[in-house]
Amino acid sequence: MHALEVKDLSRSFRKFKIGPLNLTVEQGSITGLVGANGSGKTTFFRLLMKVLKKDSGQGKVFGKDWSKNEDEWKKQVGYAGELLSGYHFLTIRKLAKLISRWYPAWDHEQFEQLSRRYDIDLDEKYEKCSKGTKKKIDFILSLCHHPSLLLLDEPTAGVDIVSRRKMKEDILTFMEHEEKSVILATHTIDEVHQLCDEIKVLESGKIVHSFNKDDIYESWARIWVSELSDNLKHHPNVLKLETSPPQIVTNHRASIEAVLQTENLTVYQIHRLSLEEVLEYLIDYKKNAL
Ligand SMILES: Nc1ncnc2c1ncn2[C@@H]1O[C@H](COP(=O)(O)OP(=O)(O)OP(=O)(O)O)[C@@H](O)[C@H]1O
Repeated sequence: MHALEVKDLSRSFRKFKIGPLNLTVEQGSITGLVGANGSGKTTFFRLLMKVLKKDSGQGKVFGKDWSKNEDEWKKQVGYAGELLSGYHFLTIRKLAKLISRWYPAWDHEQFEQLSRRYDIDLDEKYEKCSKGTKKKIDFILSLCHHPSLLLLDEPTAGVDIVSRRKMKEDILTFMEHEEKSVILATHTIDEVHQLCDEIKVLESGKIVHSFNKDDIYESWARIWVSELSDNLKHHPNVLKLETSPPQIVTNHRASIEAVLQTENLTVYQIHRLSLEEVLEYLIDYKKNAL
């Protein structure tokens, strides 16, 4: 059973369309959602949580039909986003009390413990807290009903270095139970590097790339060659060509090496691309495309 299955999820606004999105999230995995500002990451979470209405699409959360059983599957999901926008005048303590009524599994002890760990003043009103503190509170509140799927929308944006480290630790602790899953929208490369198993790249509301992080190191490379043959120039796995000196960027090293061998072309150098280079390349794909 998947943690999440989404089929043809879409929503159009006047100037932006998200979807149709199709994706599955395996239990026991962390999926990183990356993409330029405005590519649709937050909108995706809002559609999933039904903060926004979809135009079309279906899905399942832990096998349960997403359009039905809402009360049931929402108990299995923790969303660190903006669900409580109408209640920001409350203190953190009252906010937690309110949320705890919705979740039978609410863990008050964990809430107290995490609040101490992140140095949260429970008697402060949410709306009075700093940007980073709000992020920490959202994170804590998303965890305390013991969800199985955690949706984290840039959880560390504006968060101090120490709390950022603690959040990463807490995400990994959350993942210690095999059936848990996370979708993490982030602009931070070391979070993708340290936390994510799968990566999905969003561009203009569409998932344009989807891959396993470890595959990147095997498949992506910059190769310096003696000549740019026609076969190389038109190969679907050659994503970029440079002429001086002749070199290519590929997302499938093995198939390019086969072409090079068949055509008897000399390889001068091969460099694996780092995760950062690959993501930068994918996120900026249109601009880089020849
Ligand atoms: N309710 C809405 N009405 C009109 N447009 C909307 C609405 N909600 C989202 N959008 C549009 O959807 C697009 C994607 O925004 P979204 O916040 O999902 O991007 P993002 O990838 O999360 O960006 P960032 O990385 O900056 O957080 C934007 O162009 C935004 O204007």
